[in-house]
Amino acid sequence: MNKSAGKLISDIIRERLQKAGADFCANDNIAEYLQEGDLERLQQEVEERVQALLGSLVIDTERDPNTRETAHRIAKMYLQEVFAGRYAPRPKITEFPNTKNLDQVYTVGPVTVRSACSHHFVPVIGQCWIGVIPSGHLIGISKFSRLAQWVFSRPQIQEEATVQLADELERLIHPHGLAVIVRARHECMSWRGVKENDCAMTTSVMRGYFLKNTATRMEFLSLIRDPRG
Ligand SMILES: Nc1nc2c(ncn2[C@@H]2O[C@H](COP(=O)(O)OP(=O)(O)OP(=O)(O)O)[C@@H](O)[C@H]2O)c(=O)[nH]1
Repeated sequence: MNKSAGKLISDIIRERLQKAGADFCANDNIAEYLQEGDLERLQQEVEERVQALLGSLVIDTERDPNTRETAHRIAKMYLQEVFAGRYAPRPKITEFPNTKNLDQVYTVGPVTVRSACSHHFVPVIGQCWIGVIPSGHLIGISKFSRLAQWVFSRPQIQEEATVQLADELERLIHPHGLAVIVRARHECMSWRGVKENDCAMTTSVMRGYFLKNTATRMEFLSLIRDPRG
């Protein structure tokens, strides 16, 4: 096992988090507690653990060419792709001042969201719509998508992912109104378990004017309605 001074890198990072009193649940971002070179060492450690998992599943990774590199691929996929939102810092978001005092509703979507449920680690794939009534700050529209990708590429439950995205947006742009709707299919419900193929979950967070004012909320809902029906 890949160890430094007799310690696993995951133990070293966990100690830093515990010392700081920081949460490290599946959908928390821990980038602040990583130092240079940690991610490479963590990926190596995860690879070794996945290799042991394959061994416990009684898969002959030496003779089976299809699984020979699987532990490496899974470790890389978790740390650099599907769970990168736990380990990477928040994407850089450029803000612009709202010089013309825009105060009407605008919407962005559908933004594709990809995640994995924290219960089974199988995919959750769906779409997200965001509504904003700006105050003093604006951000470029691609940044809604970048922020959503960052929040969703962690083991998640959809309800918490929706709130996390709303919290990040609120911190960034302090809007007068914020609406986030996510509609996603959970493969833990289709690939396995109850095997419901056509069932989706919809979560919604309404804040500010969208929460207080029914007409504003209805305007958002009508704007995001797919014109194709
Ligand atoms: N609330 C919520 N539940 C989720 C989400 N993703 C997956 N789940 C559900 O979490 C539940 C976990 O239930 P458990 O009873 O612990 O697991 P299980 O025995 O595998 O359950 P089954 O899926 O019913 O076979 C399942 O009902 C999943 O469908 C999510 O984003 N939000």
